[in-house]
Amino acid sequence: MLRIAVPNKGSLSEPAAEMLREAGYRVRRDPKELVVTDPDGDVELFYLRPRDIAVYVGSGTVDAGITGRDLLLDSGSPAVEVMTLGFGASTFRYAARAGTITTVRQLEGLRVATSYPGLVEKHLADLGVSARVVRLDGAVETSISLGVADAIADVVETGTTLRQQGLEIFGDPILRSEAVLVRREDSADVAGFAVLRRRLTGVITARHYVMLDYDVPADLVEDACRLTPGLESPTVAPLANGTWCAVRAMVPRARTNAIMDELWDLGARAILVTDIAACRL
Ligand SMILES: Nc1ncnc2c1ncn2[C@@H]1O[C@H](COP(=O)(O)OP(=O)(O)OP(=O)(O)O)[C@@H](O)[C@H]1O
Ligand SMILES: O=P(O)(O)OC[C@H]1O[C@H](OP(=O)(O)OP(=O)(O)O)[C@H](O)[C@@H]1O
Ligand SMILES: [Mg+2]
Repeated sequence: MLRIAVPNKGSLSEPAAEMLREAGYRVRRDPKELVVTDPDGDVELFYLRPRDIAVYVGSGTVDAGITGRDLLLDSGSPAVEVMTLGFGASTFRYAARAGTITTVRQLEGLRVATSYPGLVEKHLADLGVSARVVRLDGAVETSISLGVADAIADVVETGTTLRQQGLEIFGDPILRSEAVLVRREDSADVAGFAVLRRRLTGVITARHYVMLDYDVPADLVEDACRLTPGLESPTVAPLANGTWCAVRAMVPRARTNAIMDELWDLGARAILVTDIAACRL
């Protein structure tokens, strides 16, 4: 049975559970459940703190995990990213009181508060800046006004928390993060891992694409197929009337309406869009 570590709390936990559910796995119903066995899916889910997941995966006690890239790199654990999962996006950035510090170089000799000391120490060392990293568990933005740090390095999503504290970002982003599937660096092929990966890829594809069906006069099929090339090649079938064809192709969800307008202008009719519930490509 494949052992998978999943976030039990925080920003990643709901979307991770939703993704596993869509991938057909049995997920927990009660937030107090810490281990869930899914005999049909042949997996065991371990609900762990997102920060700890890379550690468990790296130690080999679980076979795979869902965590944030920032948490993975901060842990320094021998686990590697296998695929991105399309949620939990954030940037990791330096910030300070508006107008005080404007470059990373200026951190020399100063104090930087963060919940990600591994990431920050490495970043500063790579730039040859020697600053004192103050490790805090959370609410890092308050550390400057409380006098324990001169700058912070933290997750920024909308920037609201920074603004509320009168802080401003400076320097380039340290990292762009999102939720990732991880496994141990040197792990041999574990039974079931390829299935997990295929299922998650199926969920991502089903979310990103819709199925488009339409009818088009036979002499316009080539032009229509240029608008909807599908992932490999669209399915084209003759209609019973002999002069029109039915075309079926996957199109990116975000472009659905633009493509429908273009098809309509070309002369296509009966244009239908359907959600893809699941897929293996
Ligand atoms: N707005 C956000 N705040 C915090 N983390 C976020 C946010 N958006 C995405 N993430 C990602 O979630 C992961 C952090 O997980 P963590 O469990 O610490 O989340 P959290 O929302 O901060 O939870 P907690 O309630 O424990 O503070 C990181 O990979 C981080 O990049
Ligand atoms: O840019 P924003 O959209 O404001 O989001 C980023 C904030 O959210 C997180 O804090 P969280 O709520 O997890 O609290 P914590 O600091 O206690 O972890 C993160 O640490 C930032 O403080
Ligand atoms: Mg947090």
